[in-house]
Amino acid sequence: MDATYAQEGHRRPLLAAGGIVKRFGGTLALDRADLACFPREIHALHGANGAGKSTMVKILSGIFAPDTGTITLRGQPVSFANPREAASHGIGTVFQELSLFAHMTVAENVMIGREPTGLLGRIASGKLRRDVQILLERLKITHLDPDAMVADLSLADRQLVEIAKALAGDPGVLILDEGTSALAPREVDRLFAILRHLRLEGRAVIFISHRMAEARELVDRVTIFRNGQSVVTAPMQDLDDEAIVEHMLGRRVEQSFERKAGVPPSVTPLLRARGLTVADRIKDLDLTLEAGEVVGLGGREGQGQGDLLLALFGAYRRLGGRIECRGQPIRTGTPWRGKAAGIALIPEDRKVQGLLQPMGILPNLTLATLPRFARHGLINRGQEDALAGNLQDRLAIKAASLRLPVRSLSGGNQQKVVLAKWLATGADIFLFYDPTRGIDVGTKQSFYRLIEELAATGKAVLLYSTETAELVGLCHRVLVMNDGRITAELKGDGLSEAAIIQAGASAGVASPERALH
Ligand SMILES: Nc1ncnc2c1ncn2[C@@H]1O[C@H](COP(=O)(O)OP(=O)(O)OP(=O)(O)O)[C@@H](O)[C@H]1O
Repeated sequence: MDATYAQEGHRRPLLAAGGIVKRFGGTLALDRADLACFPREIHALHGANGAGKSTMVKILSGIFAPDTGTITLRGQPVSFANPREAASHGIGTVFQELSLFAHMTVAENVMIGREPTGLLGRIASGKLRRDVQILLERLKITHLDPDAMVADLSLADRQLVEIAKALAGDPGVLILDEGTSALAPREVDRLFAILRHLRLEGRAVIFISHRMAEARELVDRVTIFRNGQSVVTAPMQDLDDEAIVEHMLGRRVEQSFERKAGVPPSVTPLLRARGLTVADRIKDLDLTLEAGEVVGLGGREGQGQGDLLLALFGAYRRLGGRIECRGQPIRTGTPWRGKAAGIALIPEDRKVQGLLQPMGILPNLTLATLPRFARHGLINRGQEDALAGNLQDRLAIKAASLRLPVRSLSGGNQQKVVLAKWLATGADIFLFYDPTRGIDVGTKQSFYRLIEELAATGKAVLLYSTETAELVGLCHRVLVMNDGRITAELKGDGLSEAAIIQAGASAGVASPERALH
């Protein structure tokens, strides 16, 4: 590795942005914001959804030019006309929106723009593959096949490919904008080991994550943005979580979960699945959801949790077993059947599956409920506006106007639109795939209360989360999945973060639900 970073002193920032202003139409995304990271430092950037973090990242990475303000690299003013220029100055970025080419291989994506060439300038594909293999081994991402197509990878694996791609450029500054949002604890640990190693080498890391606890153990200093301004920069140990949240939101937030009593089994549960089988992904699985119950899905990432949610929603044509809603068998086949049966799904890849990007925020919020306002082909705009306004308030969606395109929202606010859209459908059964990924702590609390409200009004929730604390806090019981099967059921005193992680690490008995019903 390059020794120049290790020789840098501590006094001069490696990369600094000063007085950055960036406006998008009527939105002031950054308002004289500052951010500086030093060599040998992991620097967290915190802020609520829409605070301006990604805008700063995009300015530091050459995607946007600031309206005013300066960027310096090792004390020298720089400006980047495009991401390639930023990369050539040693700035590697993992963006919040993944930017991989789905129909190219892992190796091709990792080395894009820096492919080794051989005779006549042709890409030396053997060397490219070997280089990526070596890089993945160095990063201990050994389960990824360099020849695998990105389209076939889970969201977490795609995130790992993005990280490998950023590191392939041997950056002096690595910026991770929500780079761990889809990763399960084991992968996060692996990534943190890599980041610590980069720090040891004298490099700098700028780290953005809405998982506050995760950042704490890793980070040296923290900068907090609020409404486009940098309100504080301090050593991490000087700020406890409460203080960070208060700086982020400008108010205190109660972070509490109530212990949940169990929901007794009934004769006709809201949802019952028996012998559910999807190719080699879901294996003869039984599951019951009672009215008023919040059931968690735990386990390592990629053990079939996402497939189970999709299967219950009716997204798979080839599905073995039976699903009953309120005692009635449902015919699976297309997603619309699941919806017709009163099932709402918040999917894994919300960008692709959850939003119509070119359209406005308002139609994205109301699309799933449109029949409610439409009569004889005409839409009652007043009712539609009222619902959208209500959803915006409930989930604190930060937007200058609901008429703006949904893609102009910050990442977290886009997530909230997907959540809001489905909450409004009046479904009875909610299937959530990592619903609070990318959502700030303030809104997470509102979302938790919404889940509790759903349960209190007799709905059922099946929730997969990569945050085990969330599973413990929100769920009546947690089913841990291993290799397409439920291998443990945790509830009451047996439900703890440690128990979930332990059960996820070791495959156990098959389908404990079968023994229970
Ligand atoms: N391309 C764009 N066009 C219009 N407005 C934008 C654009 N990009 C960002 N904004 C606005 O700028 C503000 C800051 O957004 P930004 O994405 O930087 O927030 P963030 O702190 O990264 O939020 P999150 O935690 O949700 O990712 C938001 O109000 C957002 O709607």
